[in-house]
Amino acid sequence: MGSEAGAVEELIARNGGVAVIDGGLATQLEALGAVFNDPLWSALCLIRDPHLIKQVHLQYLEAGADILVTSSYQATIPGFLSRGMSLEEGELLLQRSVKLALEARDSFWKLAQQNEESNYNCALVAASIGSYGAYLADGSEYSGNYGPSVDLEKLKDFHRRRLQVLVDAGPDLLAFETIPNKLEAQAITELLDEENIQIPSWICFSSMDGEHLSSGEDFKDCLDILNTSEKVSIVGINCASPLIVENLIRQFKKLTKKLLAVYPNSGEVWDGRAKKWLQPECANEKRFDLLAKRWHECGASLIGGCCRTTPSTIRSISMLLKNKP
Ligand SMILES: C[S+](C)CC[C@H](N)C(=O)O
Ligand SMILES: N[C@@H](CCS)C(=O)O
Ligand SMILES: [Zn+2]
Repeated sequence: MGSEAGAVEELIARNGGVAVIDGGLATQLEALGAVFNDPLWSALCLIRDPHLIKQVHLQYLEAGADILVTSSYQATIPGFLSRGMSLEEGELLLQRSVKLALEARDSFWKLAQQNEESNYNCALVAASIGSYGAYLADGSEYSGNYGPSVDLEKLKDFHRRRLQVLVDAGPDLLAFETIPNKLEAQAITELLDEENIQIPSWICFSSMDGEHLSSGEDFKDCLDILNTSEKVSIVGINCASPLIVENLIRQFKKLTKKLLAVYPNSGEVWDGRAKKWLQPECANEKRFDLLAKRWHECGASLIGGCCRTTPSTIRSISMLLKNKP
């Protein structure tokens, strides 16, 4: 049996053709005072400040997000083990990432239902699964350069246990994020089958040039693989510049019939060595929401923001695309 995107499709239909994804999680955690100049990046918060994660989820819900992405992007078992944690402790942290989002969703929805004038939807929770490059913490989720020792089996082994733990924690869907190369897309696609995953997944890619994956490979070859999988319901782009997204949507529309998700960053560029964002190109919130409208018109049905976007970005997208708060 395939992993049908029923709940996602219902949400999109109810909203007149769009679902709003939340914005940068790490970005907003930093805005609330978290500091993570660290190989675990935002996953540090799962250990140190889980209450902040819940607070950020609530802020995005209040801003109008229909889909929350969990705090597990750079939370990996090898990453936690390298900090001296046990396997059990690492798995508990992964479970915690889903639990925090589910709790925020449930409490927000309970209140929203009590307010007759509220226009909110019951949000879905997507468990974030960052690329192998995110775990490497060297910026390679924007290059796809994993080196010669990384093959298909190594990538499957890397993703397997986290995938199992996150699925068991009960999210509504899985969000593979910032995938930079075809090999990793293939590893994920095969793994979803091997593990017989029964919830829908999205696989979103990074791109630097608006034509190719970050690795320089063609999207056609990559989407040919994803199109064979019933487990992959949604494909798209995340954490790329908003200026290149429209072109990518047009390309994807020719290459796949799957639902399209786009949630670009602000246009700033990540310096993996210095661990900071450089050169704002398009930090204008108004511009981002107008671009989002174009993305919707071009065929994207799940739209949100990634790094350096904030609840205010999501509020403006939500208002413009859904014509309600
Ligand atoms: C989405 S990037 C900004 C996350 C951080 C990166 N994987 C690093 O650790 O450098
Ligand atoms: N879900 C992650 C994506 C980083 S590219 C975040 O928003 O922090
Ligand atoms: Zn990002």
